[in-house]
Formats: sequence, structure tokens, C-alpha cells
Amino acid sequence: MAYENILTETRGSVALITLNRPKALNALSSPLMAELGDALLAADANAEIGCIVVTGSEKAFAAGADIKEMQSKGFADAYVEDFITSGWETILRVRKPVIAAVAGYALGGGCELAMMCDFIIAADSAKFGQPEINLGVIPGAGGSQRLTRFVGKSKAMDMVLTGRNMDAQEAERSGLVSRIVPAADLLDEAMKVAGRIADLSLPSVMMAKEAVNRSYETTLSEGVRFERRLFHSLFATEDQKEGMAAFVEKRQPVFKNR
Ligand SMILES: CC(C)(O)CC(=O)SCCNC(=O)CCNC(=O)[C@H](O)C(C)(C)COP(=O)(O)OP(=O)(O)OC[C@H]1O[C@@H](n2cnc3c(N)ncnc32)[C@H](O)[C@@H]1OP(=O)(O)O
Repeated sequence: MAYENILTETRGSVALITLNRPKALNALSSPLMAELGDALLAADANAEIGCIVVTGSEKAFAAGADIKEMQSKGFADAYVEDFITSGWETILRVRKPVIAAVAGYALGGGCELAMMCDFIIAADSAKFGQPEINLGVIPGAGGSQRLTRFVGKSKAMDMVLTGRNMDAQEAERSGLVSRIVPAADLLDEAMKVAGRIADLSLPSVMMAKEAVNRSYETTLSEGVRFERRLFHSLFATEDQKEGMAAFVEKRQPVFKNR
């Protein structure tokens, strides 16, 4: 499928999706978000794919929602279209792991999109921020909620109220990103990590994602019970037998995703 605002590519069992509006620093227009949603669902449905990487350019992962598209909207347009929810949250329906590989600016909707991925690998050039307050609005794609869960109330308040950016080091210290790599190595590292995940048993990878995500939505005791049920169910898979036999026999496992 040919897209206008993103590039898609498959490398082994990893799908790579690159945001590609260089002249607008990958501003997340409605057409771009529709294409991204479409590509994510296609990768999720593709049995050959085990992990997905979303990235941008050296200068910008994404500089936010498209301000030029938003500027003339009125309340009724925003409300009736359910502006920002519709289309944007497709990524939350993806059941395979999605890694955000972030270099340069990840601002506003760019930061929110990265936070909707399962984890963020940042280049040392990455800058995260929720600058919507400078435009007379507030985050509208989950920024005030997800950022607070990642970095805590004090830092989230600071960023959302002042609109200041966080550099990669601060983002790693605060728990927003899982690791930092030199900018020149970002894509190679992200693809390597994604490849490692894609080589694992897909049912266990998908259940691991589901279990971690459940921790955001439920109590500790319910979350632990949910995890236990998923854990027990994996003993019904051939891959559990293979994984444990491989350990005992001191060899690499060969998973069949069954
Ligand atoms: C999703 C919600 C609901 O949460 C809302 C949002 O996301 S609101 C958007 C939040 N993001 C921002 O406010 C960041 C806006 N961009 C900037 O502040 C700057 O562009 C920058 C600091 C990221 C980079 O500055 P600089 O290097 O000086 O480049 P520019 O000349 O400003 O930009 C180059 C080019 O890109 C266009 N651009 C940048 N960001 C956006 C955007 N969010 N929407 C639309 N267009 C954007 C910018 O206008 C320039 O294009 P031209 O005007 O020269 O054609």
C-alpha cells in the first residue's frame, strides 16, 4: 500500500513505520494519523511480523498535532469530530509490541504518540514536551494522564504548565524512556531490540504486553490475579515446552508461536 505521509518497510519479522512529513517536522495531521493507524493494524494482522517500530526523522519524531489544521476549528467541530480521539488511539488496539524510536522533537501529540507505544528508545538528541499551553490549549491525546503516570505529578505539572522540554537524559532519569543511544545508532538499536522480541514466542510476548498494560487499569490484587491466569495459560503452549526444554538442554529455543 502506498502512503503519502509515512513510509513502511519490513525487515525480517519487524515492521518499521517512519513518519515522513519532513517539511512540517512530522506534524501529525489527520491524514498522517489515518495512515499510521492503517499501517499499524496491517502489521498487527500480518503473521510474519512479531514487533513494530515507529520512528521519525533525525530532527523530529513529531512536533505535535498539525497546528495549521487545528487553528480554525471551533468547539462544535472539535466535539462532533471527537478531535484527537478518533484515529489517534488506533495504536492502543495493536496487540503486538510497538517501540517508539525517538530522535529530535517529540512535542505535544508527538510525545503523546510516543507514550502510546509500549516503550521508548531515545536518541541522545531527543526532546520531549507538552507545549500545548503556549497555544492556549492543553494536551488532548492523553498527555496530562500518561505523562503523569510516567514521570509523576510534580514533573508532569511542570512540563504541562510551563511547556518546557525535557532532554533525553532527564527523560531517562524520570522513567519516560527505557534507554538512550547515540543518535547515529538509534534505528539500528531499535531494530535490534525489536528483532530480539520478534524472535520470542508471540503468545507470551502478547500476553506480557497485556499484563503490563493491565497494571494501569486495575488494582494490584486484580492485576496479579490477571497475570497469574495468563501465566497458567502459557503452560498450554508448545512454546513453553520448547523454551524450558531448550534451557535444560543448553540450546537456543525454536519457537513456533503455538
Ligand atoms: C495533540 C494535542 C491535542 O495534544 C495538541 C498538539 O500536539 S498541539 C502542537 C504541539 N506542538 C508544538 O506546539 C510544537 C510546534 N513547533 C515548534 O515549536 C517548532 O516548530 C519546533 C521548536 C519544534 C522547531 O522549531 P524550528 O527548528 O525553528 O522549526 P520551524 O521553522 O518552527 O518548523 C519547521 C516547519 O515545520 C512546521 N511545523 C512545526 N511544528 C508544526 C506543527 N505542530 N504543526 C504544523 N506545522 C508545524 C513549521 O510551521 C515550519 O513550516 P513552515 O511554516 O515554515 O512551512
